[in-house]
Amino acid sequence: MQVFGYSSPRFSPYDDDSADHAATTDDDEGPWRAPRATGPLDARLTLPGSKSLTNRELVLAALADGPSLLRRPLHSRDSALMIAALRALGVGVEEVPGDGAYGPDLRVTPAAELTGSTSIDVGLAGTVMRFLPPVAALALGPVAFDGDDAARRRPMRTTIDSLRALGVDVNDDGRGALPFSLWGSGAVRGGEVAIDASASSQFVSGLLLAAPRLTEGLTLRHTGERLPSMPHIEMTIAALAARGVTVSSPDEGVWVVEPGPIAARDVDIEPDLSNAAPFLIAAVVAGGTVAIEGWPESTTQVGADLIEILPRFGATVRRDGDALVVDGGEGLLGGRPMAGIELDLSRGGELAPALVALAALADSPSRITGIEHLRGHETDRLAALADDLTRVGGAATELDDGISLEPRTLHGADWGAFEDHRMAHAGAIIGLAVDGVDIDDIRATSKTLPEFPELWWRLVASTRAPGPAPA
Ligand SMILES: O=C(O)C1=C[C@@H](OP(=O)(O)O)[C@@H](O)[C@H](O)C1
Ligand SMILES: C=C(OP(=O)(O)O)C(=O)O
Repeated sequence: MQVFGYSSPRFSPYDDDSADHAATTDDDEGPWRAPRATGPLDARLTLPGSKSLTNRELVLAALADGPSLLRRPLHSRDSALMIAALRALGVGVEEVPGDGAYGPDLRVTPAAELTGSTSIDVGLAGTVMRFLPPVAALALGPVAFDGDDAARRRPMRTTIDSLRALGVDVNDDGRGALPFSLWGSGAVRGGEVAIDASASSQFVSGLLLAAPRLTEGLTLRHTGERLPSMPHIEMTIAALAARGVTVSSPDEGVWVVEPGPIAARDVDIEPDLSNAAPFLIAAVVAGGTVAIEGWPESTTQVGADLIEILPRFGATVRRDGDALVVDGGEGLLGGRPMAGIELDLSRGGELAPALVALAALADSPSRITGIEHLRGHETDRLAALADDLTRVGGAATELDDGISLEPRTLHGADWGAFEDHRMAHAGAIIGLAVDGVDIDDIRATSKTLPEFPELWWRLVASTRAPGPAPA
């Protein structure tokens, strides 16, 4: 193995009050020093709800034939943006007490008629910018869409063109990006539409979620060369099925939805398994175990792919009751060799930043491919990863469809979050193994996991002394 090994801690997580630290982090605009792991971990964590499930269920509940309750939903920037947007369209979203550790449940009451004459801030949320335009097209009146500067760089042409093809009046400046507006007439004809969803599966999901409410339903055909993030499309289809809507797929890349009601339904939101990635990866780096509670027996979340991926980095994965446990043994820092990996992540691009960070700590080269569409995520993730890893002394090269890594001895440096929650997670992973990694904007994690700094400190504070695990 190349570098690291446990060194004397710069701080003791036990001496430090991690809750206070989280509070200071929140108040502090400055860089966030990623805590170094000081021994094998022994962490057991409960994580907040899935972004992808929460924002799908919010949309489906808003379009349903009666009120729905979302139990243990995510409360983060992306879900707050979705809630604000639905409220702007006349949907009732009310917080009600629940048993979740991370905030109230949500009762969603559909509007008798969706109301337009409003504007929607999508922030930087792909789920809001791609799922809501088809919903807004069902409203009466104009709806303007805009978001963060970084959101204006994300691909939107497929949403704009597909709505036009379905008979919706859309005004944009021709760049295929935010901002744009549409003029809802209270109904959308629907019918057949061909789209290129190579840049994002969310173009497919957005149309499918609203499809049962289109007058003629929808036959959607993907014509592009590749289709990333298939599990997210399957998640959309499963969420519709649970509400009584059948999506048939007569051919690969073709989906058919008949017009009809979307059933009201109370739904439990699973913990976010993609946000589990950095925590589980921490066990591979630091050694010891990390358990994530409430890990579903079966799920449509692509984070479940970690069960197959992490053993390829030498970890063992097991269930313990309702928890998933990743055991990193003595860990990379305890001296366990860790080889690099060849990995096609086209199914789960959102896992890429954390897995690239892990691969950057390996003692042989890696190639992570199938992720060209990551250039249109919160930031150009391939460029951002190459940039940050180079700054900490790594050797990372952008490929057309991914990134290649050579083993190097890493050192501390500033780590850019690029407004991207998962880039911040990646920096925290490197910081477990390397002194002095300063993440410039840890608040980027509030997009999907505002509790990240606090949970990460709890994770690192779970360190037990090196050596065999206690029986
Ligand atoms: O539908 C969803 O909830 C998502 C789909 C994926 O988008 P892309 O297909 O654009 O990668 C994923 O990366 C994103 O984090 C969430
Ligand atoms: C790509 C992501 O987000 P979004 O939903 O904004 O596309 C992500 O969370 O990795």
